[in-house]
Amino acid sequence: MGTTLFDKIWTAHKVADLGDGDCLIHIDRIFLHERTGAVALKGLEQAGRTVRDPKRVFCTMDHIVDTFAGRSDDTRMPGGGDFIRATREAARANGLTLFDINDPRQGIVHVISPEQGIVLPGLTLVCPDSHTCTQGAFGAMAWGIGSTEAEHAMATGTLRLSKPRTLRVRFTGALPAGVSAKDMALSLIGRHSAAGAKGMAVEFDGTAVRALDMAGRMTLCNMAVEFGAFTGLIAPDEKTLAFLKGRPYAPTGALWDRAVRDWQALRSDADAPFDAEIEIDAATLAPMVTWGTSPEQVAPMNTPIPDLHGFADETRRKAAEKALNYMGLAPGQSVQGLKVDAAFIGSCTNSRLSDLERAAGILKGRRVAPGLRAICVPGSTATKRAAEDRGIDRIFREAGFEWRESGCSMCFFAGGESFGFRDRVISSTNRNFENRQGPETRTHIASPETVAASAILGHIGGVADLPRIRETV
Ligand SMILES: CC(C)[C@H](C(=O)O)[C@@H](O)C(=O)O
Ligand code: SF4
Repeated sequence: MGTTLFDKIWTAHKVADLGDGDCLIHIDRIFLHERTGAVALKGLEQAGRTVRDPKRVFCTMDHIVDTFAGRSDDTRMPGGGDFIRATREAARANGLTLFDINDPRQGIVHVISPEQGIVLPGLTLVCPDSHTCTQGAFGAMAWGIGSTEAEHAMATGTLRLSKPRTLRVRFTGALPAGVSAKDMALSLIGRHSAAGAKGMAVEFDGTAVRALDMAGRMTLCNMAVEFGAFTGLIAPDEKTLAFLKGRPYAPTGALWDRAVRDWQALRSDADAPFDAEIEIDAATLAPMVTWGTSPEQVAPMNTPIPDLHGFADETRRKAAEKALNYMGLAPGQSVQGLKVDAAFIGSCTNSRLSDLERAAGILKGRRVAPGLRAICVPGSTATKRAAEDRGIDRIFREAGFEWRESGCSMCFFAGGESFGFRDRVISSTNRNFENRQGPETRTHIASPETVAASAILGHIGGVADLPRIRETV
């Protein structure tokens, strides 16, 4: 019987069987950010432990750091500077690699790790951050841990884990035009719930997944944790290799050739048994927008919010009722056409170059609706520079978007930046729970394409709703 991709990586990293189904797993790379990393580094110091192998540990400033030009250690978050300084000092004291505020390699951890070639196929990578699963897009076993586990991983180079069950999600066929990876993830979560893959390792496969660029694959794996999964992953292929080749931390020369040979085995065997399988025809998908306070409370943009009687499950019905109340919406209403106060393109889900390019393609020659606050925060400083080299910043600015420095920013409220009270926001992010983007903010999650189109319209809508631009420039 064959072996799954996940099992292959697991077995290669198994140090010991600890009984009760638990294993000790070798950890290849550890990434930290100033929010939770500062806590882990402090804990390590207080326990009098040291970092076993400092060259495997990388740190960035993304969560708390401001995203305004001329930013410094002191941020809008009260006490935020302490996290930044603590991370910097501990990184220096322990000899860790730090991508500091003004470093051209700085950015959101899950964006810069691939950019730097730190995540590689077949590796184990952890970070005290739930969206670490994003990096599984490279055929790695990458998952989010707590600060205490990060401490343990730094001190010992291992972690205790119980083996997750496996789920294969196959997207067959091809996506219709204007539908992207975010819509795939939201459709999956909408159909199978936010707990649909609870604790499982989800392998994404199928022609529509193979057709995605690496940014799209990262968007899909990013949302695995919103599907309840332990992690998500995609077998490496030519696109993965082309992306990684020549990246600063990727192997070079003969080591690269050897690595490529090893990576060729990193795929699930044809007869590999999965604990569960899901198949979705990509051709049936449409642009999705959430109407509630969980990514599972979602529907194709042009369909009405479901009738509460349609929920067979009592808990789900109550949750939907509460969410609609919070969102100021009612069953049967359409999200399409809802007036929005703000639009946000950014986050580790959708802030990479191709995300920005697709949004810019929609914004070009147009202006955001009067009074609407529109913000774009590139996922990394390198992404920002690459976008600027291509004139993408100009398109965003001319359309009326703020063009910011990179970081988590308006994805969540903890960096001290927020939208206004009860603002309705169309957002390319991954979470929409109560108060996520500010006080009682009403977040509608969608693809960058939908965010861009809605920003222009002033209400939720798609590219098809936009008036044609008369003169082409
Ligand atoms: C602050 C951090 C621990 C958190 C996470 O783990 O995901 C954040 O990144 C988020 O998206 O809510
Ligand atoms: S961009 Fe948002 S989801 Fe991603 S790591 Fe930052 S806060 Fe978390």
